[in-house]
Amino acid sequence: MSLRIKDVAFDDFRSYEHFHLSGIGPLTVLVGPNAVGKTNVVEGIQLLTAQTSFRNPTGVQLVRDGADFARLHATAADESRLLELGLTIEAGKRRFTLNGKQKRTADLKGVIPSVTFTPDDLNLAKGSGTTRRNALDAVGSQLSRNHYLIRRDFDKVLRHKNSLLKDEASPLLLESLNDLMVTCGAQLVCYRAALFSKLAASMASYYAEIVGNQETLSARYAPSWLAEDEWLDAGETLDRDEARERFAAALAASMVQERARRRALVGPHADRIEFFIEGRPVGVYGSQGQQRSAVLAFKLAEVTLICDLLGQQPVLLLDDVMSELDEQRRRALVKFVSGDIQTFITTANLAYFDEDLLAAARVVRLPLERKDGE
Ligand SMILES: Nc1ncnc2c1ncn2[C@@H]1O[C@H](COP(=O)(O)OP(=O)(O)OP(=O)(O)O)[C@@H](O)[C@H]1O
Repeated sequence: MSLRIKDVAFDDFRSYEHFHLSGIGPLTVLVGPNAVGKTNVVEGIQLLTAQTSFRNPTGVQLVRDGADFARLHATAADESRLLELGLTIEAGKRRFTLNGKQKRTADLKGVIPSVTFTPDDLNLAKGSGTTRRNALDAVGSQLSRNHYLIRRDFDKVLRHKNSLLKDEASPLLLESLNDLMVTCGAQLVCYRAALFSKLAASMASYYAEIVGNQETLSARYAPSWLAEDEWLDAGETLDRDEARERFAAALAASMVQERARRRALVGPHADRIEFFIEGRPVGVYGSQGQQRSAVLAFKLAEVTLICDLLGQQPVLLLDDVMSELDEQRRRALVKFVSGDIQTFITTANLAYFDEDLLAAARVVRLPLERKDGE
């Protein structure tokens, strides 16, 4: 059985001086008016589980105005284990603990993963490639600490290279940085390709289910060294030596152009990820409904992949998404939520939920009255 969150508590986090919810079950619906702090709860749980927040806040933003530090805490348990997750945010720094012992972010990856779905995620379909690359790496980071570490290292090397290009550094210096870029970049691309092949297959099958097999979705990935119209084949993974060779060759070939444009053009930061419906890119050609279905399929695939690869179910955090989905997509999501995945849903309006779902849920009204939490 997977670890499940039993209890969460925040002190001086965002709008909360104190927040405590105990006796948490499989499905919790947090309902309340705008700006009451629903998203703050989702964000707190995401920080404790995925060690990141979809809002990309600074440490200062996370600490309640006027307070010196914020403390977040969750208890999770299964039949045999009891885990205490902690996070202190002070002077812009985040310090995580597990069972009272300080831990590095990388060491917590995958302990209790989570999948967050917010209205901003609609950008996965219609936004730039950066959004999709980041989403893929976020999944990979929860599945593997190596994926997390290599992405972090690559970002550092990329920042360094861009600053050298800006300062018109010598070709010799750039070449030595390119070697570093190849070492971590090729590994990152290999991780991505392996992960993507699984995610894409699952996403396609969820998409078919959501739209009643009316049309097909294919998700495609291309490392930056491939030409504009080239993609990896479905299910194709990459051999690390070949990736290194091709990446190094592409870097050498683009050196003149990179120096002229004074920024790094080739590398995992320029990989392409695209979703196609009936062969046409959903971001450009898809209707709003098709884009929403594609994003929903991505999220459901993400949950399934985490279950399959980690053997631990993620916590599902749905922030105000019911109002964004029409009846058909809501039904697909509710069907999924009604399974075994521990889920938190926020909403300003319970009318978006059908009675069966509400009957199975614990409905928590915000602001909390003392009896809700204690
Ligand atoms: N560091 C902070 N200190 C104090 N208050 C904060 C801090 N950060 C955010 N807030 C407050 O939290 C509130 C927003 O909370 P949240 O985003 O959780 O609302 P919500 O219930 O999800 O609202 P909506 O339904 O409109 O999305 C705002 O009033 C905001 O000013």
